[in-house]
Amino acid sequence: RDKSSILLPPALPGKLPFFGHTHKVIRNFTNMQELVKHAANDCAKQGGVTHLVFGRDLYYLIVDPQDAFTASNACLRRHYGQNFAENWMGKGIALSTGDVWKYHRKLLNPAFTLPVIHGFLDVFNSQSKKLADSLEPHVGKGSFDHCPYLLNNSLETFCVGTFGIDAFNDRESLQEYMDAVHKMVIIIMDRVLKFWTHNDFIYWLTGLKKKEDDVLKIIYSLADAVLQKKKATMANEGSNINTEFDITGTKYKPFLDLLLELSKNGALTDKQIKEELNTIVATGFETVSNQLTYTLLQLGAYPEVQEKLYKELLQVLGPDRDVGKNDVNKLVYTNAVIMESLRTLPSIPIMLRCVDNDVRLKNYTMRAGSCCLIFPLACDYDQSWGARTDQFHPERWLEGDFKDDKEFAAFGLGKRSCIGKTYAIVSMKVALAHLLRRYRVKADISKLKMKYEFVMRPLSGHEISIEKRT
Ligand code: HEM
Repeated sequence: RDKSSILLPPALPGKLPFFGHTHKVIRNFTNMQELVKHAANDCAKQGGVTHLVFGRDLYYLIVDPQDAFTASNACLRRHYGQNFAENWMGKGIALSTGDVWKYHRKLLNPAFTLPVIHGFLDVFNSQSKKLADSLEPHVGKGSFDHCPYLLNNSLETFCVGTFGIDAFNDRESLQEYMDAVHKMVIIIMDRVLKFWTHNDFIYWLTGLKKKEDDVLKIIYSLADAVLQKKKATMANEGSNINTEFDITGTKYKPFLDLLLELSKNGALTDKQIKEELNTIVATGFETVSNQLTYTLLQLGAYPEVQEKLYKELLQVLGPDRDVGKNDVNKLVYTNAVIMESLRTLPSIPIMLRCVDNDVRLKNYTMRAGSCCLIFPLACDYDQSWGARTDQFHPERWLEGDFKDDKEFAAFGLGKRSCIGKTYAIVSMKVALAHLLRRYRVKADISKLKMKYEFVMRPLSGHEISIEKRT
């Protein structure tokens, strides 16, 4: 069938003959969050599905919640732009596709369940206290940028949680790994934005490929060293993995051990294990830390919400007790605050997928060979979220009758949604529990500017000030 005979949804405003929307996207490369916001709003105004043409590619933009769900489940392959991270994450679950993805996802799911994540609670508690300590010099000193503190702490938590105590003990390699991860993120984003480097030969010519290779060597050598050491220990102690470690009286099983257990019968090769470990760090650390940056900012801007949260923390945990596994579900308002932050400022504002076969939506059919952009932000601004959807109002999560997980899109929708959702929510609860009992936060959210680089990064206006709670 002639693809062009399939009816297109309305075009996003600004389409030019021949150029499509390319000029619009290029003009906004450095201000992508505005483009994301406007595109989502225009799409909502035009009935929930629109189209955009960038270069030679046709994109469907989707904010309608039902169509977003259909598209998420029907289009499982990620957009080629995300493949620039492939040298880092390899064919780990975030980037693989087809049967490889299905097999790995099924294998890894058990490592992300609530009982397993409970095993990380002591790591979360000790890391959150460390984070609170690191902010202490800013008490009463006016506003400051809390993002780098959160980013570094989150990356460290991920390294410890992923690779284990050995990596944590070797501070130098850990720091080297963390620096390499930061550099890798910059290199990938640089390549995404400089479209002329998308061509492999030009990428190599510009010297960027060499830079990437050097950084990757560091990233993989740490993963390799830890894996080989763990395998040697296993060989000495028999095939059983008995690896619960103690840091500050802490018992936990790093993802490395969980993966080795899950692939006891050789289900994963060493290379695949390293790719999955790097995937966990790459996909997790910045999404969590940026989300926490926004949550603190929102709490600072909405003091009445902060006081309610503080009361719940005191009631459930008292003034300084750690969060235990029986507390996690009792922190109901804390949970509502996190969900509301994800609804209003999701750290992943777009899901980008390839349309491999024609996909029937409610009113249109997406053509095979095109791409689609699914917006969680606009889906969650849908009026069925109740009144004042543009306001930060955690109570909406407690007032019953709100949407279920199936339509809440901040962690993605359907089969390929976020595997780390439970990790993210529990770790953020613990961080808030320690930070908010120690400090009162103040902030002005009205000047917040962010940039879109697959994750939404705070650019300016996100500073907070802190005072010690007595
Ligand atoms: C607030 C924190 C987080 C947010 C907002 C978030 C959001 C998302 C979203 C929206 C997707 C789906 C993307 C798509 O459909 O194209 C996703 C996928 C994924 N996330 Fe998260 N995430 C968070 C934390 C984490 C954490 C902590 C981990 C790891 C421990 C993680 C690991 C992953 C992985 C591996 C995928 C790919 C899953 C697959 O393709 O099967 N995420 N995340």
